[in-house]
Amino acid sequence: MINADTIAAPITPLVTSPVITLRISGSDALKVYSLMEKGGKSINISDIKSNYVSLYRFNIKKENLHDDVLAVFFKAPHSFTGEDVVEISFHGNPVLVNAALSAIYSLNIRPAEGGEFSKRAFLNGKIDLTQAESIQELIYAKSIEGINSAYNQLQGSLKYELDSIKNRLLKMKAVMEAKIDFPDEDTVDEELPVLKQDCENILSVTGCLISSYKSYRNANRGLEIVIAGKPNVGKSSLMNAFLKEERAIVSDTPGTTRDFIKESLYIGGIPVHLTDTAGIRLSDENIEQIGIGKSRQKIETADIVLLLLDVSIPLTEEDYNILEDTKNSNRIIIGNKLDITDNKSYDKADIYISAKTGINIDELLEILREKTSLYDNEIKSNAAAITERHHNILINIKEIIEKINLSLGIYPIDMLCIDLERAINLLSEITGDNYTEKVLDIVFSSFCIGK
Ligand SMILES: Nc1nc2c(c(=O)[nH]1)N(C=O)[C@@H](CNc1ccc(C(=O)N[C@@H](CCC(=O)O)C(=O)O)cc1)CN2
Ligand SMILES: Nc1nc2c(ncn2[C@@H]2O[C@H](COP(=O)(O)OP(=O)(O)OP(=O)(O)O)[C@@H](O)[C@H]2O)c(=O)[nH]1
Ligand SMILES: [Mg+2]
Repeated sequence: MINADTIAAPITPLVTSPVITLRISGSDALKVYSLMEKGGKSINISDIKSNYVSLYRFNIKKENLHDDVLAVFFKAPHSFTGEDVVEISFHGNPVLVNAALSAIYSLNIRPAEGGEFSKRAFLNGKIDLTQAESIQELIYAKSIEGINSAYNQLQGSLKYELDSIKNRLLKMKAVMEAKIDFPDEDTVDEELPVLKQDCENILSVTGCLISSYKSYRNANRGLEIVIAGKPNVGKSSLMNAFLKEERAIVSDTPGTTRDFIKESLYIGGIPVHLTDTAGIRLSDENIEQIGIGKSRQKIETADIVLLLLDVSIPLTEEDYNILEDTKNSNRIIIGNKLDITDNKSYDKADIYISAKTGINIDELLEILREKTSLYDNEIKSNAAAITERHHNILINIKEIIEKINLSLGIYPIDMLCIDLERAINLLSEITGDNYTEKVLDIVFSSFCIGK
């Protein structure tokens, strides 16, 4: 265990609330009992049993303030951080708790930095880096699936998967090293297909983990859905129909929407960020052109494009241009204004609706639900790459293994061994088996105080 300062911070928001809890972690944590009494008597530290909650009176001498608190002691190494930990719950008055914190700081205990408790849990071997990151993900997850997936990583499923890849790489390395040490033995040709098979297996697992990132991200942070189409086809009307309120301005003047409008809703349990864009057309007007430029950008980065056509009138070149521009997007082609036409001007749409009267809006939502549930199902598999850090390192590993796979039998085995070593080190970087201060900074700097 590392020998470090004793630190303290609120682990609940420091705002007016029923209860505010402080956490103190480190070898001097028990000192805080000197600020408390029970039944009018000061507390003998040797009487404190770990893992038992007890009621005390907390005294802040300087301000002559008192509070009845619940406190619990976790004895090292059996605590969240692996150090001695005391948690104290006060009545939720921030002024009171700030005064209590000052009293605690006067005991040679200092304020904890953001993420410092989790960092200590990592440094003391309580959790690996993927588990530390999953705590952050768990807190911010925006869907049931996202929470589930983050919890799975907290339980160690990603760590487990990465460890198993690492073990396979280490075995491959042993085989290759034997080859280098005993080059005369003619087992090369026997080993080659086995090594290749190992590469294939590892590539398949890393491929799954890499694609799990996008699904996880979508389930957790949400899908970007963009409503696109030329002016006046009814994009803002469709936005309003989804939201069931008059959110976006609707008018029969083409070019009404200038800037994009974004709202979030849930479709089939997945958070969806819906954007209404400025209608795309050739325009000499500066402000409208800026809006149109933004629309094009939004379309390019969207997870799903809802391409709207006004099928009550003949399509124009502008419609055909947008159809062409979005042909590689994950799109739904929607024929709008079904209420005022019997004679649709386009017969290849995925669905026909009326944004104005609500015809087939539920059916459109059903199509969207099917599309979003695809993402939903993908993250049911347990291990997932949940941060951009995991994702980028895994891509790196996959490239290295691909290279090794192609080079086996062609390049000298000692060269491939060096690549293999790099892949193994990268895996250790994800879990934190090998870490640098820089990696720890990347992981823990986004954590809030108290985590
Ligand atoms: N009050 C409180 N609630 C909390 C936390 C906390 O730290 N304090 N947590 C923090 O984020 C989460 C729970 N996570 C925790 C994980 C491990 C240990 C812990 O003490 N582990 C010891 C003992 C295990 C045992 O008794 O079975 C250990 O691993 O050795 C505590 C909380 C959510 N709720
Ligand atoms: N009859 C009928 N009219 C509709 C329908 N949807 C939209 N409209 C009308 O079409 C006109 C344009 O609608 P908007 O929703 O503002 O169209 P938009 O695509 O957002 O237009 P811009 O913002 O200019 O790009 C308005 O007069 C709407 O009332 C529909 O399903 N049926
Ligand atoms: Mg509009």
